Amino acid sequence: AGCSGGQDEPRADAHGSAATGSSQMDEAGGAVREASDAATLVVYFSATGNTAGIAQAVAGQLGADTFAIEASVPYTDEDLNYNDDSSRTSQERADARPELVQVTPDGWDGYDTVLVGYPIWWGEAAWPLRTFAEGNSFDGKTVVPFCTSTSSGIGRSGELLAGLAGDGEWQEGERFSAGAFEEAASWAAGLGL
Ligand SMILES: Cc1cc2nc3c(=O)[nH]c(=O)nc-3n(C[C@H](O)[C@H](O)[C@H](O)COP(=O)(O)O)c2cc1C
Repeated sequence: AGCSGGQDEPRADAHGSAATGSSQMDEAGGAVREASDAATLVVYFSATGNTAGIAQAVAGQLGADTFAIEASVPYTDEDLNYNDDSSRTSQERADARPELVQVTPDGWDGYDTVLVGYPIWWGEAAWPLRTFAEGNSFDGKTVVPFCTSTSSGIGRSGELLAGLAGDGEWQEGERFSAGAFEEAASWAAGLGL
């Protein structure tokens, strides 16, 4: 919660008389968070839009910022053909770390809670998440995975990412069907963030 998003409820202010809890602007006009603010970021990768939709529902519920992980070479429909052993996703399956447009979200150090969303590919987090997990420090952050899939559960996908990350307090995650926006929002509301 904080000044990063849409929740404008008044709240107790521990800093004394004049402050309102709203954000200030720095010289460049960017928002400056108060040190006490607990900022939340929803990071997601989505090849065909399902995870993006769920991520927006989650972020809207939490008043959180969002960051889209993007592969430098976007995945085409052909790339995503899991019935073709020679497709890109098939060939990358074992151990690829696809290059990302931007590995570290803007303002990363300022977020103490990060929700990480991805599609399930063969029971695991989509490959760009490997690059993301290995390429960032999660030290001091609470990390909550979520995913979309046709039918598979989240399985060990979050634990595998936690292993690649090497740090951070990774929580148990949740799996959603495409379009399950209300379910995702109520899950987010129940996280106690
Ligand atoms: C390469 C590939 C592998 C997939 N493997 C699984 C799977 O193992 N289990 C499953 O339920 N869905 C699987 N799916 C379906 C996706 O998880 C599902 O469509 C997801 O919602 C896509 O999210 P997106 O639109 O954000 O990319 C797979 C899709 C692709 C492209």
